[in-house]
Amino acid sequence: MRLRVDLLPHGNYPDVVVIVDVLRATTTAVAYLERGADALLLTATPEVALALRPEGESTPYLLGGERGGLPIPGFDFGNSPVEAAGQNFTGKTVVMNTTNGTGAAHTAAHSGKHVFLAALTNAHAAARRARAAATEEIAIVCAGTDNHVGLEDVYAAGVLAEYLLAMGEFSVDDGARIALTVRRNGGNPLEALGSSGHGAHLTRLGLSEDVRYAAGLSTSTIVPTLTRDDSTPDQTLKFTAG
Ligand SMILES: O=C(O)[C@H](CS(=O)(=O)O)OP(=O)(O)O
Ligand SMILES: [Mg+2]
Repeated sequence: MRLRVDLLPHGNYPDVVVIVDVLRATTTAVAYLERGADALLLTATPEVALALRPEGESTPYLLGGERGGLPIPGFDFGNSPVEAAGQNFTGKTVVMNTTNGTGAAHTAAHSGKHVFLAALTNAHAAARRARAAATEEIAIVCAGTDNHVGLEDVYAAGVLAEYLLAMGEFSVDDGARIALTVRRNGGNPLEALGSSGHGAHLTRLGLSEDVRYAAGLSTSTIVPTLTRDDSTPDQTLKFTAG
């Protein structure tokens, strides 16, 4: 079994793909499902999200997402796991569009057989699901920030790699070796996230509680899982709780 870590999304994934965007899309996705959402629809663009809810029409959709870290006009929520964790989404489908994480999921879905969303908050459960589904390769894919490597994602990839290596034999690539080194030398999760460029950016925006929330290690057993069915709207990916 191969274990690969892509420090940025590259595509060409033959088997299992685990998308990591700790700050904040995948952490927030886990929180929506944890708080009862039926499903998440990750859209290709904000416009696709807005079109799912034409003005004056009643739909089961709530919209969450950001640009520049701040809520998108016309959306109900930003991209905040703390905001998500304070709501009840029972009976709702949350439509998400974010700068990095939702695009990474679309890249993964082009080829991956099984696609999961992982954060620090669900790391152990995500590693277990990935191991159970994989037949040849697990690719942990860091979303990064605006096509630049993000320390927070590489650290979380190292946490996932540690869990996986404790579950069995893998041949690992240099991306996995880098992630493991970052994990082993990066301090505790809050120190690692707090020292990342994006963690500092969110703190400057007054969103340090999101950084603290995202540093919670394996606090959830929910694993957002790509669910391919005919009812999924065009240019969206449906994730349900696994
Ligand atoms: O909301 C976030 O944390 C980022 C957006 S930005 O880098 O602050 O513009 O989005 P994500 O897709 O969750 O990385
Ligand atoms: Mg991010």
